[in-house]
Amino acid sequence: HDHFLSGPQPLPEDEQHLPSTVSSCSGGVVVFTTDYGQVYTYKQNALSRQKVAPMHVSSISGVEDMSSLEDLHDGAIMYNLYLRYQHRLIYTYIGSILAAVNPYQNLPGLYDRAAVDRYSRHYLGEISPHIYAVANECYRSLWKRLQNQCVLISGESGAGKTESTKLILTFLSAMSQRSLDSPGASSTGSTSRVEEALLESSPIMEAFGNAKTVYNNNSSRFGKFIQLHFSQKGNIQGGRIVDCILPNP
Ligand SMILES: Nc1ncnc2c1ncn2[C@@H]1O[C@H](COP(=O)(O)OP(=O)(O)OP(=O)(O)O)[C@@H](O)[C@H]1O
Repeated sequence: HDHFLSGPQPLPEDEQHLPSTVSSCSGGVVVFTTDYGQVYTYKQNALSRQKVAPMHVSSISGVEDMSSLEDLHDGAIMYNLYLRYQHRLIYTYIGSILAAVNPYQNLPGLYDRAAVDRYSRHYLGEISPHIYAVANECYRSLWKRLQNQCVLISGESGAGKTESTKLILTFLSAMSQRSLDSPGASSTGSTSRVEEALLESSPIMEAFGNAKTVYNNNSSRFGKFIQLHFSQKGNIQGGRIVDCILPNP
């Protein structure tokens, strides 16, 4: 029987409910082993719902969208990300927000041309969570909402913000190129240079803006606001990169 364990309520900041199973129950003592390997022993008569609560079925197998979790607390969110990560599923939605877990390795096929095509043909949430789905939603919303769109990427150092930014730019560049290749569109060749310039700006920016730190071998030492301008047809016409959030010396 799966359970979440907890200490006294409210939980101290560094404690959270943990997914566990009862490994033994005799002599008035219950032993719980968490899925992460820790062992907790409780006197049976001292157990309360505050300490141990049944785990909802939605938390046991993992969900693609964590807004559908019945147990909504840090422990349930962490466990869901953990379950998916074990199957190399690094992306998970929380409604329309995407949570990404850094895999620290290349995952074959995850970002290839076929993936760009697949995500360009589906709305966010229709197929498995992916950074391309966020980029696609952003691109489509330019026409759906007729408003500027913005993607905010946040996370601790080494979480994968820079890589995620590059993936979004890759997707948008592919969409831009496609809008020029579509029948009736006349490609001038100059816009494809804009896309190339955009993608090739990353290594240049990294050459003088990144440094090795204890957290990340390729850590950005300043934040970037990247603005892209799209034509009505859907191709990128230009853009700019503004450095911001300079850390204190
Ligand atoms: N989606 C991914 N797939 C494979 N490896 C990744 C992915 N995202 C990040 N990484 C790896 O993790 C490293 C750190 O990621 P990244 O530089 O994007 O972090 P960051 O959040 O921008 O960190 P900082 O705030 O320090 O700049 C990358 O150099 C890369 O090796």
